Amino acid sequence: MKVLSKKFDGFLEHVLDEHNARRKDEKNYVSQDMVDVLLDLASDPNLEVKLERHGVKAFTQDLLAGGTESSAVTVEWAISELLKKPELFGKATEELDRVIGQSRWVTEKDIPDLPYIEAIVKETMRMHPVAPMLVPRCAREDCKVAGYDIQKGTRVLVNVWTIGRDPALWEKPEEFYPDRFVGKDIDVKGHDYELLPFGSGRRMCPGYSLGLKVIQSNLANLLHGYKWKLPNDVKPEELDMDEIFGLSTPRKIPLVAIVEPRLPRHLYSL
Ligand code: HEM
Repeated sequence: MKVLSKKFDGFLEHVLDEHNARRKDEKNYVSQDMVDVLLDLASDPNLEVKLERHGVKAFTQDLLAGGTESSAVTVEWAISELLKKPELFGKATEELDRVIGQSRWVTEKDIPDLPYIEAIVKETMRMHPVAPMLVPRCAREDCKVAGYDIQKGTRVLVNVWTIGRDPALWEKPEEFYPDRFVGKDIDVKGHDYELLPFGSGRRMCPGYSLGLKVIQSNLANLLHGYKWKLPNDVKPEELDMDEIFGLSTPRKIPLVAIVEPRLPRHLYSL
């Protein structure tokens, strides 16, 4: 852990030095990214809560750690679930061909016109929340929840994994069935308590909007641009769906799949 922390710190020091050099050297400097914005704040003497260099590094590390693995893991689960139910690829590509056509890639602006892709993402987050028990809470006062007495100071975990598979809330909860969300208002923004992949309340994920866009547009492009299948000898029902619990909840065995392009060749060249 210490070795890793040192390595990461070396990288962050380099990122900050690089950004500071540009701030100093460029005549008409304008901030271009999040590190620039944080360094601008750190150099503001009037800030009520002073931001120091180590704070800028911590923020940057948080954004990298929180914003990369979570999205990648969700996309990998979505493709895994689809490979187990290959008939759903057809529904997704029908929508993509109708809305986007075959002559271009999907952009962020297209997402509101792709309700089936959105439904696949919600269904994936219902069954595979990245943080299955969110971040631990602490009861600030004695209270009663569902008839249980919770003492002030108790550490409380909200098990969103179990809520997402509760038969009292979901019909056939073990089935991956994106259509359950089509035409429904239920969202992942922390108001519908049966679906809380980003948590809820004041400590809800601050990156949820970015995270959602990254997942939706990456998944949409992976489905639009490629035909997916399992390697020859693996049947959909044999695909292992074990997960491992850690900082996030990825597949225990990384997914292996075969892809073939489904758009005109020139779209794949840089
Ligand atoms: C698929 C994408 C993501 C998922 C599923 C996800 C999920 C979560 C969850 C469940 C929490 C805990 C919320 C709670 O306990 O109520 C959290 C916290 C957090 N997330 Fe995300 N996240 C995602 C993307 C991102 C992105 C893109 C960023 C930043 C760029 C980010 C940064 C953070 C940070 C900094 C926290 C801690 C907030 C705090 O403790 O106050 N996350 N995230």
